Amino acid sequence: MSAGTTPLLVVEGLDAAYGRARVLFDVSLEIAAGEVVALMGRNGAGKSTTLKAVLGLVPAKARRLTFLDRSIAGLAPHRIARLGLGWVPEERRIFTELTVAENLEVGRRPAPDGRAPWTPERLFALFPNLAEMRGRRADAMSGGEQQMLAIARTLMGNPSLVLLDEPSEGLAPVIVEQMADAVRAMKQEGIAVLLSEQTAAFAAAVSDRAYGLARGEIRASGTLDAVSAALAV
Ligand SMILES: Nc1ncnc2c1ncn2[C@@H]1O[C@H](COP(=O)(O)OP(=O)(O)OP(=O)(O)O)[C@@H](O)[C@H]1O
Repeated sequence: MSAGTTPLLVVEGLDAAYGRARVLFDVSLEIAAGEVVALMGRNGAGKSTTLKAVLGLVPAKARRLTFLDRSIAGLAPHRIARLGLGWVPEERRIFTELTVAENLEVGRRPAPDGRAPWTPERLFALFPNLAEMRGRRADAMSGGEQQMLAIARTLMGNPSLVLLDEPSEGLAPVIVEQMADAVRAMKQEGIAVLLSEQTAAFAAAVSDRAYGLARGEIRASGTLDAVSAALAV
């Protein structure tokens, strides 16, 4: 993080477990306003668990867990979301029997900090392919289109930080390119993004810097190149 920037999210000494299996060990990271940061790691490294632990969705303990200088440890997930922390899970969780426009309405929340709230029209300008299918049911969309919709719906909640779990996974190259455009557009709008990724190509195309996770521990941080090199060892 560059000097003088206020951290949005501070995670210090985060441990998490599923039952008796410990999965995260002393994970620390920080995200500043407007930054795009990649959380790199192989399958099973603990990326999804890190995001879920921040959101209070898995049992976890941290020395410090703050969002906008406020402790979010132990807060209910919906209250964390209302503070402006958005999440796009790996499995997307859109309502398949609702249309694009209806899915966006379901995600609508007031902007917490007086910013101009997202509207479907603003989002359709950002995601032109969604504009063309606003009346289509989500179950008639491709995986990539559903992923775009999941992001757009999260933005309707007016987050200042979005946790994006493996946004490029399983998408065709042309859709991955659109996904990269979407992340860059979020950054341009001043939204910070923490994205988990297994592959360096997508992360390198959109991220300012990275953390490298292996077996539940942060092994490296810094540039994408440095983190990719450290993880390959
Ligand atoms: N619900 C669960 N119950 C038990 N163990 C789990 C559960 N979810 C994940 N794990 C285990 O926790 C470890 C970290 O998983 P996690 O999903 O966080 O990894 P990841 O880096 O996000 O990888 P992936 O690319 O598979 O999502 C793995 O060993 C996984 O098997």
